Amino acid sequence: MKTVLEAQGLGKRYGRRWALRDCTIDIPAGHVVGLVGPNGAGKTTLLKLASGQLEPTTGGINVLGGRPAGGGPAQLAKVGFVAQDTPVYAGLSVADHLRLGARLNPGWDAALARERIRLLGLDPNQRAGKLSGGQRAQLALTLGLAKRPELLILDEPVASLDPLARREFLQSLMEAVVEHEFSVVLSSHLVADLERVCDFLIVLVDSRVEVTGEVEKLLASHHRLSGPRRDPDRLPADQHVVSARHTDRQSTLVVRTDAPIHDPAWTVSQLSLEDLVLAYMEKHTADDRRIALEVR
Ligand SMILES: Nc1ncnc2c1ncn2[C@@H]1O[C@H](COP(=O)(O)OP(=O)(O)OP(=O)(O)O)[C@@H](O)[C@H]1O
Repeated sequence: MKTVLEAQGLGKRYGRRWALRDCTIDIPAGHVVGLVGPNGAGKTTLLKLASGQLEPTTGGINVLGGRPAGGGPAQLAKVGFVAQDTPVYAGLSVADHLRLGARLNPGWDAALARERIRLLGLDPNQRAGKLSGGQRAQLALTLGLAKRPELLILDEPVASLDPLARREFLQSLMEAVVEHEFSVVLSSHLVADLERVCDFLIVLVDSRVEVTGEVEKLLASHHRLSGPRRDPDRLPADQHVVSARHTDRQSTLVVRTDAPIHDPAWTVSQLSLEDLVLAYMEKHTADDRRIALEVR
Protein backbone atom coordinates (compact mmCIF):
# COMPACT_ATOMS: atom_id res chain seq x y z
CA MET A 1 0.00 0.00 0.00
CA LYS A 2 1.13 3.56 -0.73
CA THR A 3 2.81 5.34 2.17
CA VAL A 4 1.62 8.81 2.94
CA LEU A 5 4.22 9.72 5.55
CA GLU A 6 7.43 7.96 6.44
CA ALA A 7 9.99 9.22 8.94
CA GLN A 8 13.30 7.61 9.92
CA GLY A 9 15.14 8.84 12.99
CA LEU A 10 13.59 12.24 12.41
CA GLY A 11 14.64 14.97 14.80
CA LYS A 12 14.37 18.74 15.16
CA ARG A 13 16.41 20.74 17.62
CA TYR A 14 16.09 24.38 18.63
CA GLY A 15 19.40 25.39 20.16
CA ARG A 16 20.15 22.70 22.72
CA ARG A 17 16.56 21.56 23.12
CA TRP A 18 15.05 18.78 21.03
CA ALA A 19 11.48 19.56 19.96
CA LEU A 20 11.27 16.12 18.30
CA ARG A 21 13.72 13.24 18.38
CA ASP A 22 14.18 9.69 17.06
CA CYS A 23 10.82 9.80 15.32
CA THR A 24 10.30 6.73 13.16
CA ILE A 25 6.81 6.26 11.75
CA ASP A 26 5.21 4.77 8.67
CA ILE A 27 1.67 5.79 7.84
CA PRO A 28 -0.09 4.07 4.94
CA ALA A 29 -2.34 6.20 2.71
CA GLY A 30 -6.08 6.36 3.29
CA HIS A 31 -6.09 6.93 7.03
CA VAL A 32 -7.35 9.67 9.30
CA VAL A 33 -4.45 9.94 11.71
CA GLY A 34 -4.81 11.41 15.19
CA LEU A 35 -1.67 13.00 16.62
CA VAL A 36 -2.00 13.43 20.34
CA GLY A 37 0.26 14.49 23.18
CA PRO A 38 0.60 17.05 25.95
CA ASN A 39 1.61 20.70 25.42
CA GLY A 40 5.10 21.03 24.03
CA ALA A 41 5.30 17.35 23.04
CA GLY A 42 6.39 18.19 19.50
CA LYS A 43 3.13 17.81 17.55
CA THR A 44 3.33 21.12 15.67
CA THR A 45 7.01 20.46 14.98
CA LEU A 46 6.20 17.09 13.36
CA LEU A 47 3.37 18.63 11.32
CA LYS A 48 5.60 21.48 10.14
CA LEU A 49 8.31 19.01 9.15
CA ALA A 50 5.69 17.03 7.19
CA SER A 51 4.44 20.13 5.38
CA GLY A 52 7.94 21.37 4.57
CA GLN A 53 7.85 24.47 6.81
CA LEU A 54 10.79 23.13 8.82
CA GLU A 55 13.95 21.27 7.85
CA PRO A 56 14.96 18.26 9.97
CA THR A 57 18.05 18.50 12.18
CA THR A 58 18.55 14.73 11.94
CA GLY A 59 17.00 11.84 10.05
CA GLY A 60 14.65 12.02 7.12
CA ILE A 61 11.00 12.47 6.26
CA ASN A 62 9.17 11.50 3.11
CA VAL A 63 5.62 12.61 2.36
CA LEU A 64 3.73 11.08 -0.57
CA GLY A 65 6.99 9.98 -2.11
CA GLY A 66 8.71 13.38 -1.92
CA ARG A 67 10.85 15.42 0.42
CA PRO A 68 8.60 18.04 2.04
CA ALA A 69 11.15 20.86 2.47
CA GLY A 70 12.42 22.11 -0.88
CA GLY A 71 10.17 19.65 -2.73
CA GLY A 72 8.96 22.38 -5.10
CA PRO A 73 5.47 23.31 -6.34
CA ALA A 74 4.42 19.71 -7.13
CA GLN A 75 5.07 18.67 -3.52
CA LEU A 76 3.35 21.79 -2.16
CA ALA A 77 0.25 21.06 -4.22
CA LYS A 78 -0.09 17.57 -2.75
CA VAL A 79 -0.17 18.66 0.88
CA GLY A 80 -2.70 20.99 2.52
CA PHE A 81 -1.91 22.56 5.88
CA VAL A 82 -4.34 24.27 8.23
CA ALA A 83 -2.31 25.86 11.02
CA GLN A 84 -3.26 26.20 14.68
CA ASP A 85 -5.82 28.92 15.56
CA THR A 86 -7.67 28.68 12.20
CA PRO A 87 -5.63 31.21 10.30
CA VAL A 88 -7.68 33.54 8.12
CA TYR A 89 -7.15 37.18 7.20
CA ALA A 90 -9.49 39.25 9.38
CA GLY A 91 -9.71 42.13 6.89
CA LEU A 92 -10.52 39.99 3.86
CA SER A 93 -14.00 38.78 2.96
CA VAL A 94 -14.94 35.12 2.56
CA ALA A 95 -14.99 35.62 -1.23
CA ASP A 96 -11.51 37.25 -1.09
CA HIS A 97 -10.21 34.12 0.64
CA LEU A 98 -11.56 31.93 -2.14
CA ARG A 99 -10.02 34.19 -4.81
CA LEU A 100 -6.69 34.07 -2.97
CA GLY A 101 -6.93 30.27 -2.74
CA ALA A 102 -7.58 30.05 -6.48
CA ARG A 103 -4.57 32.25 -7.23
CA LEU A 104 -2.17 30.34 -4.97
CA ASN A 105 -3.18 26.74 -5.70
CA PRO A 106 -2.88 25.17 -9.15
CA GLY A 107 -5.36 22.38 -8.38
CA TRP A 108 -7.97 24.71 -6.82
CA ASP A 109 -11.51 23.31 -6.92
CA ALA A 110 -13.60 26.50 -7.16
CA ALA A 111 -16.91 24.63 -7.37
CA LEU A 112 -16.16 22.71 -4.17
CA ALA A 113 -15.21 25.92 -2.35
CA ARG A 114 -18.34 27.80 -3.48
CA GLU A 115 -20.63 24.89 -2.65
CA ARG A 116 -19.18 24.47 0.85
CA ILE A 117 -19.56 28.18 1.58
CA ARG A 118 -23.18 27.98 0.41
CA LEU A 119 -23.91 24.87 2.52
CA LEU A 120 -22.33 26.50 5.58
CA GLY A 121 -24.60 29.52 5.05
CA LEU A 122 -21.64 31.93 5.02
CA ASP A 123 -22.09 35.33 3.38
CA PRO A 124 -19.31 35.65 0.74
CA ASN A 125 -19.11 39.40 1.48
CA GLN A 126 -18.63 38.95 5.22
CA ARG A 127 -15.18 39.84 6.53
CA ALA A 128 -13.39 36.87 8.11
CA GLY A 129 -12.73 38.94 11.25
CA LYS A 130 -16.48 39.16 11.83
CA LEU A 131 -17.09 35.40 11.60
CA SER A 132 -17.58 33.25 14.70
CA GLY A 133 -14.77 30.89 15.77
CA GLY A 134 -16.65 27.92 14.30
CA GLN A 135 -17.26 29.74 11.00
CA ARG A 136 -13.60 30.78 10.77
CA ALA A 137 -12.56 27.16 11.35
CA GLN A 138 -14.95 26.05 8.61
CA LEU A 139 -13.57 28.71 6.24
CA ALA A 140 -10.00 27.53 6.95
CA LEU A 141 -11.11 23.92 6.35
CA THR A 142 -12.77 24.95 3.08
CA LEU A 143 -9.51 26.52 1.88
CA GLY A 144 -7.65 23.33 2.80
CA LEU A 145 -10.18 21.07 1.07
CA ALA A 146 -10.53 23.15 -2.12
CA LYS A 147 -6.81 22.80 -2.67
CA ARG A 148 -7.71 19.13 -3.28
CA PRO A 149 -4.60 17.80 -1.52
CA GLU A 150 -3.67 14.12 -1.24
CA LEU A 151 -2.81 14.77 2.40
CA LEU A 152 -4.51 17.36 4.58
CA ILE A 153 -2.69 18.32 7.79
CA LEU A 154 -4.67 20.07 10.51
CA ASP A 155 -2.94 21.41 13.63
CA GLU A 156 -5.42 21.47 16.51
CA PRO A 157 -8.28 22.55 14.27
CA VAL A 158 -11.02 22.31 16.89
CA ALA A 159 -9.19 23.52 20.01
CA SER A 160 -11.14 26.76 20.38
CA LEU A 161 -14.55 25.48 19.30
CA ASP A 162 -17.54 24.61 21.46
CA PRO A 163 -18.71 20.96 21.45
CA LEU A 164 -21.39 21.52 18.80
CA ALA A 165 -19.07 23.43 16.45
CA ARG A 166 -16.42 20.72 17.01
CA ARG A 167 -18.85 18.02 16.03
CA GLU A 168 -19.97 19.91 12.91
CA PHE A 169 -16.38 20.61 11.91
CA LEU A 170 -15.27 16.99 12.29
CA GLN A 171 -18.41 15.75 10.55
CA SER A 172 -17.78 17.93 7.51
CA LEU A 173 -14.15 16.81 7.48
CA MET A 174 -15.22 13.15 7.49
CA GLU A 175 -17.80 13.75 4.72
CA ALA A 176 -15.06 15.31 2.60
CA VAL A 177 -12.71 12.38 3.29
CA VAL A 178 -15.38 9.92 2.12
CA GLU A 179 -16.15 11.97 -0.98
CA HIS A 180 -12.63 12.88 -2.09
CA GLU A 181 -10.56 10.04 -0.60
CA PHE A 182 -7.55 11.87 0.80
CA SER A 183 -5.45 11.18 3.89
CA VAL A 184 -5.62 13.34 7.00
CA VAL A 185 -3.28 13.97 9.91
CA LEU A 186 -4.80 16.04 12.67
CA SER A 187 -3.46 16.92 16.09
CA SER A 188 -5.65 17.45 19.11
CA HIS A 189 -5.71 17.32 22.89
CA LEU A 190 -9.31 16.21 22.74
CA VAL A 191 -9.00 12.45 22.60
CA ALA A 192 -12.76 11.91 22.66
CA ASP A 193 -12.97 13.82 19.36
CA LEU A 194 -10.13 11.82 17.86
CA GLU A 195 -11.83 8.61 18.96
CA ARG A 196 -14.77 9.48 16.74
CA VAL A 197 -12.84 10.22 13.56
CA CYS A 198 -9.37 8.64 13.63
CA ASP A 199 -8.42 5.13 12.57
CA PHE A 200 -4.66 5.60 13.10
CA LEU A 201 -2.94 7.03 16.15
CA ILE A 202 0.38 8.63 17.04
CA VAL A 203 1.05 9.42 20.71
CA LEU A 204 3.88 11.88 21.17
CA VAL A 205 5.19 12.63 24.66
CA ASP A 206 8.16 14.80 25.53
CA SER A 207 9.41 14.95 21.92
CA ARG A 208 9.29 11.17 21.35
CA VAL A 209 6.80 8.84 19.69
CA GLU A 210 5.42 6.59 22.43
CA VAL A 211 3.11 4.47 20.32
CA THR A 212 1.79 4.46 16.77
CA GLY A 213 -0.47 2.21 14.74
CA GLU A 214 -3.99 1.44 13.55
CA VAL A 215 -6.50 2.21 16.30
CA GLU A 216 -8.27 -1.13 15.93
CA LYS A 217 -5.02 -3.09 16.30
CA LEU A 218 -3.84 -0.96 19.22
CA LEU A 219 -7.12 -1.47 21.07
CA ALA A 220 -6.94 -5.23 20.43
CA SER A 221 -3.39 -5.52 21.81
CA HIS A 222 -3.75 -3.36 24.95
CA HIS A 223 -5.54 -4.59 28.08
CA ARG A 224 -6.21 -3.43 31.59
CA LEU A 225 -5.36 -6.06 34.21
CA SER A 226 -6.67 -5.73 37.76
CA GLY A 227 -5.96 -8.12 40.58
CA PRO A 228 -3.96 -8.80 43.73
CA ARG A 229 -0.84 -6.69 44.08
CA ARG A 230 1.90 -7.89 41.78
CA ASP A 231 5.39 -6.77 40.81
CA PRO A 232 5.10 -5.71 37.12
CA ASP A 233 8.65 -7.03 36.52
CA ARG A 234 7.35 -10.55 37.15
CA LEU A 235 4.89 -10.60 34.28
CA PRO A 236 5.46 -12.93 31.30
CA ALA A 237 8.06 -11.52 28.90
CA ASP A 238 5.51 -10.96 26.12
CA GLN A 239 3.43 -8.64 28.34
CA HIS A 240 4.90 -5.17 28.02
CA VAL A 241 3.77 -2.94 30.90
CA VAL A 242 2.67 0.50 29.75
CA SER A 243 1.46 1.84 33.09
CA ALA A 244 1.02 0.51 36.61
CA ARG A 245 -0.88 1.66 39.68
CA HIS A 246 -0.81 -0.06 43.02
CA THR A 247 -2.61 0.11 46.33
CA ASP A 248 -1.51 -1.98 49.32
CA ARG A 249 -3.43 -4.99 48.03
CA GLN A 250 -4.34 -4.29 44.42
CA SER A 251 -2.51 -3.70 41.15
CA THR A 252 -4.00 -2.19 38.01
CA LEU A 253 -1.78 -2.47 34.96
CA VAL A 254 -2.11 -1.53 31.31
CA VAL A 255 -0.17 -4.05 29.24
CA ARG A 256 0.54 -4.49 25.58
CA THR A 257 0.58 -8.03 24.21
CA ASP A 258 -0.58 -9.93 21.16
CA ALA A 259 -0.94 -13.17 23.14
CA PRO A 260 -4.01 -14.13 25.18
CA ILE A 261 -3.84 -13.52 28.94
CA HIS A 262 -4.50 -16.79 30.80
CA ASP A 263 -3.60 -15.86 34.38
CA PRO A 264 -6.87 -16.38 36.35
CA ALA A 265 -5.76 -13.92 39.04
CA TRP A 266 -6.31 -11.02 36.65
CA THR A 267 -9.58 -9.44 35.69
CA VAL A 268 -8.94 -8.39 32.09
CA SER A 269 -10.82 -5.49 30.53
CA GLN A 270 -10.62 -3.58 27.26
CA LEU A 271 -9.44 0.02 27.01
CA SER A 272 -11.03 2.97 25.29
CA LEU A 273 -8.75 5.05 23.06
CA GLU A 274 -8.66 7.70 25.78
CA ASP A 275 -7.54 5.11 28.37
CA LEU A 276 -4.80 3.97 26.02
CA VAL A 277 -3.50 7.50 25.37
CA LEU A 278 -3.60 8.35 29.08
CA ALA A 279 -1.72 5.15 29.95
CA TYR A 280 1.18 6.22 27.70
CA MET A 281 1.18 9.73 29.12
CA GLU A 282 1.01 8.36 32.67
CA LYS A 283 3.93 6.04 31.94
CA HIS A 284 6.01 9.05 31.08
CA THR A 285 5.05 10.94 34.21
CA ALA A 286 5.92 7.86 36.30
CA ASP A 287 9.28 7.46 34.48
CA ASP A 288 10.09 11.14 35.05
CA ARG A 289 9.18 10.83 38.73
CA ARG A 290 11.40 7.74 39.11
CA ILE A 291 14.35 9.44 37.38
CA ALA A 292 13.91 12.52 39.61
CA LEU A 293 13.92 10.31 42.71
CA GLU A 294 16.96 8.36 41.49
CA VAL A 295 18.84 11.60 40.79
CA ARG A 296 17.98 12.84 44.27
N1 LIG B 1 10.61 28.28 17.03
C1 LIG B 1 10.95 27.68 18.17
N2 LIG B 1 12.07 28.02 18.84
C2 LIG B 1 12.44 27.41 19.98
N3 LIG B 1 11.75 26.37 20.53
C3 LIG B 1 10.64 25.98 19.91
C4 LIG B 1 10.18 26.60 18.70
N4 LIG B 1 9.03 25.97 18.32
C5 LIG B 1 8.80 25.02 19.23
N5 LIG B 1 9.75 25.02 20.19
C6 LIG B 1 9.82 24.11 21.35
O1 LIG B 1 9.75 22.78 20.88
C7 LIG B 1 8.94 21.99 21.75
C8 LIG B 1 7.81 21.35 20.95
O2 LIG B 1 6.93 22.37 20.50
P1 LIG B 1 5.64 22.07 19.62
O3 LIG B 1 5.02 23.40 19.30
O4 LIG B 1 6.02 21.19 18.50
O5 LIG B 1 4.73 21.27 20.68
P2 LIG B 1 3.18 20.89 20.58
O6 LIG B 1 3.07 19.46 20.96
O7 LIG B 1 2.61 21.30 19.27
O8 LIG B 1 2.57 21.79 21.75
P3 LIG B 1 1.09 22.43 21.93
O9 LIG B 1 0.19 21.27 22.21
O10 LIG B 1 1.27 23.30 23.14
O11 LIG B 1 0.77 23.19 20.69
C9 LIG B 1 8.47 22.91 22.86
O12 LIG B 1 9.33 22.74 23.96
C10 LIG B 1 8.64 24.29 22.27
O13 LIG B 1 8.93 25.24 23.28
